[in-house]
Amino acid sequence: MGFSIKTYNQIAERGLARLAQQDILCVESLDRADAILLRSEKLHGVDFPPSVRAIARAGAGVNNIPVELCSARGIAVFNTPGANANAVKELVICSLLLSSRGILPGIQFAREQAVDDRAALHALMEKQKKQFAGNELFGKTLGIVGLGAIGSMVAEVALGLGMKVVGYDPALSVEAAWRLPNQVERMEGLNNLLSVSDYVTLHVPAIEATLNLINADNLPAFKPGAVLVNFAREAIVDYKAVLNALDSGPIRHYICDFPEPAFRNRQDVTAMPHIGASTQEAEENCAVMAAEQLADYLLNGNIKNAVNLPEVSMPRVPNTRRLTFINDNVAGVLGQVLSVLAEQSFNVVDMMNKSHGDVAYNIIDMEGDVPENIEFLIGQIEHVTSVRLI
Ligand SMILES: NC(=O)C1=CN([C@@H]2O[C@H](COP(=O)(O)OP(=O)(O)OC[C@H]3O[C@@H](n4cnc5c(N)ncnc54)[C@H](O)[C@@H]3O)[C@@H](O)[C@H]2O)C=CC1
Ligand SMILES: O=C(O)C(=O)COP(=O)(O)O
Repeated sequence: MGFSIKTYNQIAERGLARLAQQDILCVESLDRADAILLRSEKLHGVDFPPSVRAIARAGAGVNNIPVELCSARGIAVFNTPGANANAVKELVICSLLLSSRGILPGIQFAREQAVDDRAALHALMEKQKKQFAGNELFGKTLGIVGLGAIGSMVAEVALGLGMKVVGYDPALSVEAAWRLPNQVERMEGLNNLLSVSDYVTLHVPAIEATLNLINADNLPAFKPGAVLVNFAREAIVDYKAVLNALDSGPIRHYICDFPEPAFRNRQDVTAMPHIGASTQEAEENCAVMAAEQLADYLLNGNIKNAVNLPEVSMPRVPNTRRLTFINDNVAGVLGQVLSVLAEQSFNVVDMMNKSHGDVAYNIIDMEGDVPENIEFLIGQIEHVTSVRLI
């Protein structure tokens, strides 16, 4: 029987085509779907039927998915690291410019002048343009909080624009550190970064440690006249504290991708409708990557870019059946599974076992006629949370 996937949100056609090429169906109902492919749809509170074995987020942030619950239920959760980073980077640079020059109010002013006489209109523009003067980015300091896929790309462009770049990322991976331009100055604490930056841009995931990362306690540490840019998530910034800091200092502008009713008609807040990743290129990159990862997991049990499972890939051996299972990472589970297989006289030709935190994942390739009830037998073993015979 083929696999089926329930999709949410606008998933780029190129990604959906990858699924069709592998005979994986996109379906309307979640009831019997094997997997979910989505963007920002919130899945907290959704009752996943037992058929669901994997969820792929065509994008970076997985805070819309109950990852812990998925791990406990043996559901793999994938994302697409870096696939939309360039789109966000471009909009962040645009935001630095929007907050530095009278671009938006200047355009608005020019658009609104109902003067038909060309010479009079030109004279009016020359007379009024002083209202829309600003500052250059060159020579200013950009503080980047979170130096992952997006943060490192923003750093590179900002350096190219002649900015000084300082960064803060206590969880920086070795791989991300290698990607980072070496002119980025590492700050030891968040407040140190805030106190020296003319612009602060946030590129961290929404996790417990980053909720209200920018708040009433550290907003006074910002440089007077600084700009805060948030293309990460709304929950990372206490927006009420930001509005207070805009009213009484020290910051002068907040640019974000997450509008709030309280932002309406404020000239010192520029809020976009969560369009950081909304380019054709990013949407296609994310959809293709998510679809390929999902298909490889469903068809072969291989795992790439899962946020709750280890990276595992094993070539298929002809004339074998593949058993995969997820278990709590406690001693003895693999031994019990192998005993069950030995009792049934199955010859194991290849296997792999890897763990990721509290969860372990296993692939076992076997020769011979493996009956479907092996899934049931293995599923009975304590601490096994999910079994598939592929
Ligand atoms: N507005 C939009 O459309 C988009 C928003 N995003 C948001 O941006 C976030 C970052 O995206 P990527 O750069 O692709 O992710 P990434 O995983 O490559 O980088 C995140 C970085 O944040 C760091 N980090 C974690 N906790 C931290 C803390 N407490 N303080 C400082 N740094 C910390 C990590 O070590 C990592 O280097 C996503 O999680 C998502 O929420 C991502 C893409 C599009
Ligand atoms: O990738 C992310 O984390 C994003 O926020 C992009 O969201 P979207 O796919 O545009 O709904």
